[in-house]
Amino acid sequence: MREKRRWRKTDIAAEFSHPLPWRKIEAEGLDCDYALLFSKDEADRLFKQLEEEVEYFTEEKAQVRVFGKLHSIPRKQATYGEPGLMYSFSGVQHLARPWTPTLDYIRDAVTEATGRTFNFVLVNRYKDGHDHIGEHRDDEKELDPGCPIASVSLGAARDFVFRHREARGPGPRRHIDPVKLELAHGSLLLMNQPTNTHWYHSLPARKRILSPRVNLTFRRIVSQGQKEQRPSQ
Ligand SMILES: O=C(O)CCC(=O)C(=O)O
Ligand SMILES: [Fe+2]
Repeated sequence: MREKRRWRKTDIAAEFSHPLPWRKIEAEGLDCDYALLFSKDEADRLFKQLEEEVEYFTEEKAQVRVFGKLHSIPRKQATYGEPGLMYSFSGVQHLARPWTPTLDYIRDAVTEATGRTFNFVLVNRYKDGHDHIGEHRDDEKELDPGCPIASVSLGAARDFVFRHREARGPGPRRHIDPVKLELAHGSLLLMNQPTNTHWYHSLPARKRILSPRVNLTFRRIVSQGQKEQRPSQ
């Protein structure tokens, strides 16, 4: 008689992991991977659920500090993750709310596709093409430098632009072409090391876009305590 098959963890992982067709995006000091993570139907469902579940910061929290002065930001934001996690960006500290069921589901799908784990997500909601995010690097000291930032996009497709730090502003030191992508509904963009050291990124305004977009950047935060720990020998 044939031996009854026992499921092991590795079988389950193999059963559920669908290798994605990844597109590699490379330039000097830039290393990204791009794939469609969700089908149109699933992305539609997830977008709708997030619209119901995510609680965005209210006015006074939805501000950035530039040279000590507070400004309103041209989008809405929220942070979720493991209990007690704090993250400071743009000069403001944010406490993570506990994962919602949909954020949990998307985080697990990203982990399954990448083999990486994340303990925090920053949610950005762009109500239309007027909302945007200016050039910046995600290089906060709390981020685990060994873990990529995983960016999931839902809703309106938007342009995303990388610019090398030495090729920015008037009279740049070097001429390096920007790297431009369109982030589609249901897509996943992995920003691997050392991208965020050398390249700034932005989501420019696109006034003709009338519909909303929600972006989730999954991150791995190391606590200050963990960072300072020394090996025991
Ligand atoms: O909306 C996006 O695609 C980018 C968001 C972003 O760069 C960030 O949250 O740091
Ligand atoms: Fe960013």
